[in-house]
Amino acid sequence: MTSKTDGVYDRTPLIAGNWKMHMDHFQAVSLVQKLSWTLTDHDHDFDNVQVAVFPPFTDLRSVQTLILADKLELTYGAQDLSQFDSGAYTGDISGDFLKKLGCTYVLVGHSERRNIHQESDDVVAAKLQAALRHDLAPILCVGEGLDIRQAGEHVSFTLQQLRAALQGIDASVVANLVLAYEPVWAIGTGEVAGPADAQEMAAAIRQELAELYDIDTAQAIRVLYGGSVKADNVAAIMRERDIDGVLVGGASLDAEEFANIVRFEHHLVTD
Ligand SMILES: O=C[C@H](O)COP(=O)(O)O
Repeated sequence: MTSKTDGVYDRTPLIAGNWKMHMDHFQAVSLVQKLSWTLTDHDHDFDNVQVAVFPPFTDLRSVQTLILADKLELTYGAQDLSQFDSGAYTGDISGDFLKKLGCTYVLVGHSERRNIHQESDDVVAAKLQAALRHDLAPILCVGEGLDIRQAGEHVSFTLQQLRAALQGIDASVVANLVLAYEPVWAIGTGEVAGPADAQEMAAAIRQELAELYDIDTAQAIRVLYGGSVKADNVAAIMRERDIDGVLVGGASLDAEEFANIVRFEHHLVTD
């Protein structure tokens, strides 16, 4: 969500927790309840910093029911979707089904999908189109591996992934997109790209969006960083001007830790 006042863009931060293949639907309910209680105890303002969780598909109905019943301000999304809307695609999940489960967001092109499931740039592009077709806000993940980083080709590689995914995406819908820069070498490893590295890539992404679309579109789109984010490093990352949030893996499975990441502004004041 972005507003513009007197030429200044105000992008609402988004803190997203990707649970990956952790938490069954019983554990999901307990984690969402605990997260919500913790944030409520701290008077968290969800309009100021948005919070989204990404449980496994099998948890989504339970999470939806809890959020609706208790009128929680958390949002949620899925970790993947099919590029197809329906048909003989065993094991796949349609964006239509996710929309009916109340998902706001869907991750597209996460490196674990690209690397473990061999999702090509063309498949990622088709999934992005499917998400937009079903009125889901895609969080498009891009980022380089260690060999590419060491060769100094991380910016060109990541921008190429971005261009490939955005082929055929019209300016009228692209503002619904969220981008996540996740250097693969920093995922689940404890290695965090430095805030300056995250900023370098976020600025390059915004510049590329300005060239593909226009300045207003580029400034409206939120860019997240992901890779070993924790409560003790989030504030430094969030200080960077082109970073609008974080996509958190492991640390989102602990309600206290994730709530502390959500409350990064508190660390900004007290650091
Ligand atoms: O989707 C989240 C990212 O893959 C980061 O995971 P991580 O925080 O466990 O490094």
